[in-house]
Amino acid sequence: MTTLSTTLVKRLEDPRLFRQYAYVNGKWTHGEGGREEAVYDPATNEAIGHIPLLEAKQITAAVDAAEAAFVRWRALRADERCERLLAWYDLIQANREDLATIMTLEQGKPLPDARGEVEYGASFVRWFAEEGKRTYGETIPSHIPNASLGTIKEPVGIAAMITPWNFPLAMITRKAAAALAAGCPVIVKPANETPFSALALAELAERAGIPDGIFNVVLGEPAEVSKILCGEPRIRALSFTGSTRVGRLLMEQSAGTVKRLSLELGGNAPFIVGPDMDPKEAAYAAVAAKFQTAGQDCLAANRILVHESIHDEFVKQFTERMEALTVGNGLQGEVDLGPLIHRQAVEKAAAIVDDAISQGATLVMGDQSQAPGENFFMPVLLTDVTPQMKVWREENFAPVAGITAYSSDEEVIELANDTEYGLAAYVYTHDIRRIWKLMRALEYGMVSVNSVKMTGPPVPFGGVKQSGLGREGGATGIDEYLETKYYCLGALGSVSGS
Ligand SMILES: NC(=O)c1ccc[n+]([C@@H]2O[C@H](COP(=O)([O-])OP(=O)(O)OC[C@H]3O[C@@H](n4cnc5c(N)ncnc54)[C@H](O)[C@@H]3O)[C@@H](O)[C@H]2O)c1
Ligand SMILES: N[C@@H](CC=O)C(=O)O
Repeated sequence: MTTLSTTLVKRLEDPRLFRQYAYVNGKWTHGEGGREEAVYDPATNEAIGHIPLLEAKQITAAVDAAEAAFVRWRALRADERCERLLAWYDLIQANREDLATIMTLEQGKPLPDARGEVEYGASFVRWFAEEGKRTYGETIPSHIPNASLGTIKEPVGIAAMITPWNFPLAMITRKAAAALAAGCPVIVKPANETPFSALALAELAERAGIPDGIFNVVLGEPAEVSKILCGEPRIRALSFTGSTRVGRLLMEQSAGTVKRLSLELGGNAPFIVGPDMDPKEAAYAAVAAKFQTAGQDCLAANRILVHESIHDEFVKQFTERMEALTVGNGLQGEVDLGPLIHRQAVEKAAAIVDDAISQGATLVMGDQSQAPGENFFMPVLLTDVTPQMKVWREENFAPVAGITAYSSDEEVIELANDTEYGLAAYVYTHDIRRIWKLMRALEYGMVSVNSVKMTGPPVPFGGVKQSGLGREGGATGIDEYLETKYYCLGALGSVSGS
């Protein structure tokens, strides 16, 4: 019988990138308890493969392997680690088409978007390969007679990473490349919906000469695996990208071992349009900021706040642009939106729309009878959205856009900040005073002015409030995996000038 996994393997130039095992200590590993889980193509609901669910002792074995390998990895010179990471980068780039195919099959995003994510994910590997050579300490003018003071940076130790399904490759490389460059071994637990991108990365890491035990991918029942990783004292850092709900849970579970935590959690981005804006220009940008990855993006423009003077024209332009969006299987032809990740996501989106309508929102667009399959959700536009509605309060993580009119800068600042989240905000205006005022008043880790694109390796990505802790990327992203060791060299005799 031809299964989807055999079809998938035939599509790949290099079938060895499609692995249905965990990867521990340089070995492809099956579950010792015989438990496994199917992985589905969200566009068709067909199983594309299976993954083993590891037993507790197998997760502990990954920690043992990482602990043993740490000694040699941290002892390498930074430029030696850089060479391995650059080799990994080259292999990711060389296998871009296969990685994109695997991603589209397990995640559903359109193939061009998947190619874009591979490129984006690879760019973090190259960035951190270089950053690893710049983990400078400092010299401190001494307040102690005849002493020299300073700091050096050391790897924090084994780093565990728990990652989501919406960006199955880039959310791993943005963490793992930083940790590896800093000298830390890594244990990745990807989302069970999208494990194959992580496993393909492991295959390429092995080919790049990253030693056994340094890059591990463990698979299992999420709550079970996370509990072991959080409770394990030898794991010194935990980096998580996912929902705020699970982030809180992991924070609690990590308290017992006082881990270094990096949390990249949910967002509920406001998209603010000033009265001076061309409604068409702003509406087209808002459509792009809302519907990428079918709205399943932590940066998705969740609450669109438009000045009352241009509201009606903005809605008209937004609707026209939305009408041009195509929905379908990401592998077949050019589509703008693929499926949602699973049926529950579709049901959640429908419930959010129903809740808004029942509280007075107007459904301008979004006929679900046109959906091309069980897991698809046609893009929805709601106007007259108010802060009481779920579409305002929750991160909808679906192609559901909600528009609200406002009348002053003060009002829009209050509206935009009326959320527990604080990841990213968009501001569209050409008025320099308004730009500065809003940029300073918005309680967000990232504010993007007149640009939908804001991310990339050189910038510090992260949120405030309940959107998380720490920053990924940029000049400081590697610090999440480094400890600062202070030294005091005393009794040196007379030391001048230090
Ligand atoms: N801030 C960012 O950079 C960023 C980036 C991407 C996604 N996200 C957020 O991720 C969320 C969507 O991803 P998701 O649905 O995969 O998130 P999720 O929190 O459900 O899952 C994330 C990871 O946690 C694991 N997990 C799930 N339940 C768990 C539990 N009870 N205990 C331990 N681990 C558990 C999952 O298997 C997965 O690996 C959204 O909230 C989105 O905003 C944030
Ligand atoms: N789009 C984000 C990921 C959020 O889901 C990114 O660029 O990192």
